[in-house]
Amino acid sequence: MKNTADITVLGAGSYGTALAISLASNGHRTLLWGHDPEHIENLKRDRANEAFLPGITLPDLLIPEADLATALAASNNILVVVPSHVFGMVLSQAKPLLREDSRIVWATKGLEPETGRLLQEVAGDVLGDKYPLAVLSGPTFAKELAAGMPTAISVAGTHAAFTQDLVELLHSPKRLRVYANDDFIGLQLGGAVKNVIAISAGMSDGIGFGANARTALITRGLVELSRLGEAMGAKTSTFMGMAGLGDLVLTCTDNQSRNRRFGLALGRGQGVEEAQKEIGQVVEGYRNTKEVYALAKRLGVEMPITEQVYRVLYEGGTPREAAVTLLARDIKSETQDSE
Ligand SMILES: NC(=O)C1=CN([C@@H]2O[C@H](COP(=O)(O)OP(=O)(O)OC[C@H]3O[C@@H](n4cnc5c(N)ncnc54)[C@H](OP(=O)(O)O)[C@@H]3O)[C@@H](O)[C@H]2O)C=CC1
Ligand SMILES: O=C(CO)COP(=O)(O)O
Repeated sequence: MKNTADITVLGAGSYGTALAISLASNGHRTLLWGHDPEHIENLKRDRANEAFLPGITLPDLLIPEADLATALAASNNILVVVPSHVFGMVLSQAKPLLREDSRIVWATKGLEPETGRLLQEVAGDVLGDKYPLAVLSGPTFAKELAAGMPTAISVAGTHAAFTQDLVELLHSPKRLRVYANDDFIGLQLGGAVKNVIAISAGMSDGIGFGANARTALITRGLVELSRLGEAMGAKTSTFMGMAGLGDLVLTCTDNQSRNRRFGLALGRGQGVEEAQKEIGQVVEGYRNTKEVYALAKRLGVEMPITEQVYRVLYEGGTPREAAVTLLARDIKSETQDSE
């Protein structure tokens, strides 16, 4: 049938398109909705998303769609892949058009700007509690995923049956390994906090520090994430998986990460605005830093790296001052939880 699909993806940027390519390559009819009709026309014409993933052909089962009502009527499985600052808005737009049997999953990594709420709270607030919810999180650069290179990811949600269906839709024995997880909060937190730590690793490399400093930031970043997770009710073991250590290592070490590149630019002396402009795609960590920092303060969780990234982004501190402050902190035991 022309207007039915196994899954609909909302958000036709780099990651929404990459996930849609992966799903369609698995043999699933996949609608890809984007808010800009001209961009969707280009996708249809070129059978590629040249603006975000140049040179990668869209599989036949991927159908670009500019009309939100058509996209949401086509499937009960809705995968949201828009930046966190428009997540609530897109859900509000979708709400009156959703099918009764809709199930909502997102791959957005971040917290709600201004409130610092987890996206599960935003979704619950906008949609109520009648739809199953889930999240995808883990080390997955869009370009590699779209090119069919091997990737692994985790999924967790409110309903085990939905989580399992998502594993089956996404899993590909050739290129994508999908792990079910039962820590909905942990997967969301991992995706938000790694953005901040990737900026710190970028700043360190941008200054000219080496592998030792970068590795220390990843390791202590993991400690910060675990502390915040504990305070929020997540499982510490989650952070040893794809959505914690996995995504931290990926985005702190590889220049495909926009958060890391943003940090690199700052470390080399560029200004915040100029660095963001140059990247030209969403840098989730810019807003996330503010929200993670506020959340940590509210919960009384010690997150010194996050605090220093915050000082650079919002209080005029320099990356060098941030590094000096971190290094000069009081001597403590590695396993000590707070000072
Ligand atoms: N890229 C990656 O490798 C990965 C990204 N993610 C996460 O996925 C999310 C999306 O990121 P990504 O795709 O990379 O970002 P991009 O910057 O590549 O694309 C964002 C897309 O969202 C669209 N958009 C912006 N505002 C709206 C809106 N109001 N309604 C509908 N669409 C809108 C943009 O359209 P326009 O261009 O017209 O503004 C653009 O198509 C982020 O939370 C990111 O952290 C997670 C894992 C990997
Ligand atoms: O989340 C990502 C990979 O897992 C993408 O990271 P960036 O948003 O830093 O590019």
